Amino acid sequence: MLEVEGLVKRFGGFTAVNQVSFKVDRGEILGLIGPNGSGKSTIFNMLSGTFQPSAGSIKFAGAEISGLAPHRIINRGIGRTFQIPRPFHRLTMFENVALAGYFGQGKHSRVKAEEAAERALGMVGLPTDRTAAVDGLGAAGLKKLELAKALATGPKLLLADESLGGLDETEMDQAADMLRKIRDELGITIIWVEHIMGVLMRVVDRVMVLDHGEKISEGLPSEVSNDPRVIEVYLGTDADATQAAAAEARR
Ligand SMILES: Nc1ncnc2c1ncn2[C@@H]1O[C@H](COP(=O)(O)OP(=O)(O)OP(=O)(O)O)[C@@H](O)[C@H]1O
Repeated sequence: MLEVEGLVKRFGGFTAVNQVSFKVDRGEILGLIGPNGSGKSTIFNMLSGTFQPSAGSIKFAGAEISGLAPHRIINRGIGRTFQIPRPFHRLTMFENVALAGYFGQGKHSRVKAEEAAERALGMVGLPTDRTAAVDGLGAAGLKKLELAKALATGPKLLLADESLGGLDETEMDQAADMLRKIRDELGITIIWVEHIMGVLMRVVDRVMVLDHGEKISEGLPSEVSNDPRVIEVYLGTDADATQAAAAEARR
């Protein structure tokens, strides 16, 4: 579904992403992990059209999309969430999601956008009535709203920049289960950036690890969490708990 080849992003003389290649199969959940500043968001920004790659190719459903504008990429079926939700507070929840559907689906049909909003809000477990306000939503609710906005754009591939920090353990588990449900019930392929390894390893099919803009490891959760280089640059003292989560997921 997605084929990335030799992706590079330079900011002036600094190379944030260096010759990264990877593939994502239809229906897969790929975890994208690595230390702060390793290039995860920069890759998301290139996949979603926010940044133009300095070099490399991004093929989605067989077509080159590298360098296309963000709205064209959304219309082709790549949706994304942002780490920090920024909804329009003067609009209701329903209006926020319908607006995303209206522009994201590219058909500009109010009826279709409203239908998409209702489905997306229902999917993430938020009220589907048209009057519920955004204010009053806690951290977990705002993340659900962010997800509903992305779903309303009708993605085939979802780039989930989740950052579950700030949620309690039950909320984290629910958010992770939600991604799996989105894949299982809607058939949406997912790339998930997340720092909380115990939750991520339980849900993803495969993991790719970045360090200083380069891919240093890729494989099953059980393989990656036992990779000495990944333990050295990223997992550190979390290695044991991460390996346990990966082993549990395997069972
Ligand atoms: N617009 C920009 N201009 C200059 N440098 C940038 C820009 N965006 C990102 N960078 C740099 O590129 C590197 C990769 O950043 P990026 O945000 O992709 O890392 P990340 O892995 O997503 O980190 P985090 O886990 O903290 O979100 C960092 O050194 C960052 O400072």
